[in-house]
Amino acid sequence: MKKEYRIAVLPGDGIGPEIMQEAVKVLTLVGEREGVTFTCEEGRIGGIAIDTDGTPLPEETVKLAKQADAVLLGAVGGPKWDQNPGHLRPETGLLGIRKALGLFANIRPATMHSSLVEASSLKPEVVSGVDLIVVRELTGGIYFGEKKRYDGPNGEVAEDQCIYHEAEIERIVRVGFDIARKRQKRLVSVDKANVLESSRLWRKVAERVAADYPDVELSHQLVDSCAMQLVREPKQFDVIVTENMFGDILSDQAAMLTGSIGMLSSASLAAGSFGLYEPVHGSAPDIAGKGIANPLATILSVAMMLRLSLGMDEAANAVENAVWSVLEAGHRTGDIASDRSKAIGTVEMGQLVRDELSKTLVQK
Ligand SMILES: NC(=O)c1ccc[n+]([C@@H]2O[C@H](COP(=O)([O-])OP(=O)(O)OC[C@H]3O[C@@H](n4cnc5c(N)ncnc54)[C@H](O)[C@@H]3O)[C@@H](O)[C@H]2O)c1
Ligand SMILES: CC(C)[C@H](C(=O)O)[C@@H](O)C(=O)O
Ligand SMILES: [Mg+2]
Repeated sequence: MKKEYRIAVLPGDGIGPEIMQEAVKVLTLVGEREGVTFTCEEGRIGGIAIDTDGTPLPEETVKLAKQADAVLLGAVGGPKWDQNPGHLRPETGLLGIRKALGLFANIRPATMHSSLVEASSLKPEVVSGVDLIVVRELTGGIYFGEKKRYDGPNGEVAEDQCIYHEAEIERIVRVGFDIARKRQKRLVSVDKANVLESSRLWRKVAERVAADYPDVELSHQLVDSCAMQLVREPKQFDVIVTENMFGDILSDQAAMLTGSIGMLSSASLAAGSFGLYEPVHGSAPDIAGKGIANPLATILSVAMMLRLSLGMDEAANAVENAVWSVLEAGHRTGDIASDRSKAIGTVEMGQLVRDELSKTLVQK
């Protein structure tokens, strides 16, 4: 294990800086206890970068990220930039950094923790025990196809092209199989093969790759049916692998099964161990600046970073266990509280996690 790591920290917009502050404090504590130096260097992305640098993804930020061992990102976006043209939207910065860093594999776990069963909008018997992972293709498909706007005979026309190459499908499907192999060995590949040509290719490639994983059971679901099954019987799922836009939608849906989108972390991985770690949720403009955002998704993203990019499994487990202990003790931010009058704020939640972590992570 190295003793020094460079972490690019990109807080972004809205609640981004608030939640990132708590996540970095957790990382600093881990460093102190483990005898590891994390050099956190801040960069701009999203709306803040549009305002300061005139672009949602300054070159400098890409350079910073490329030189780092891993990247932590808060969230981007907000109403201030919603009317901007495409190239000047905060979200374009996020898509740009995913592409620039080759982050093709987006891993979004949705685990129902027993103490949060009551925070879900679904019945306890439906959601208790849910433990699934959405593996989303992140650098292809309709997100990155050619976009056009022009005048046609019946008014304006808009086009978004959806292209998938066999190799792009194969590498993400393999990630899905590899993850499933270490879990319940059940992989559901989600597509819309009854309508889309790109989905028919997707299904064909998934079938071919399956031959290399005889120990993993592969099944296919159409995306509309999968959306329905996720609400009807979420426990049937172990690992879901799917293309970019379906994965975007299904991962928000999976997030809500577990109570709040404020709880879900994610990893976006390139080939090798490099990755960008961010909460699944967005910049939550409705609660930004109020100090009430749930920092746990970002703190859990730090745990994913420690495990997947830095090989610090023990520290990752300690951070996750600290989060579960705080929840078991009954502490809640507003988004997961059944009694909102007792909800605590972002900074208090971060402090409680660090207090808990201090008890378990021994000084090395
Ligand atoms: N990865 C990202 O940076 C990312 C992801 C999704 C959306 N966005 C952007 O964020 C902006 C807002 O999008 P949206 O409203 O659709 O989604 P959102 O995830 O920001 O918010 C949806 C709802 O969940 C709540 N919420 C989200 N995170 C929370 C947290 N940590 N604690 C408590 N409550 C939380 C919000 O208050 C809101 O009511 C848009 O500009 C969108 O493009 C960015
Ligand atoms: C903000 C947006 C571009 C982004 C996406 O669609 O990928 C977000 O929704 C996500 O899930 O990370
Ligand atoms: Mg999304």
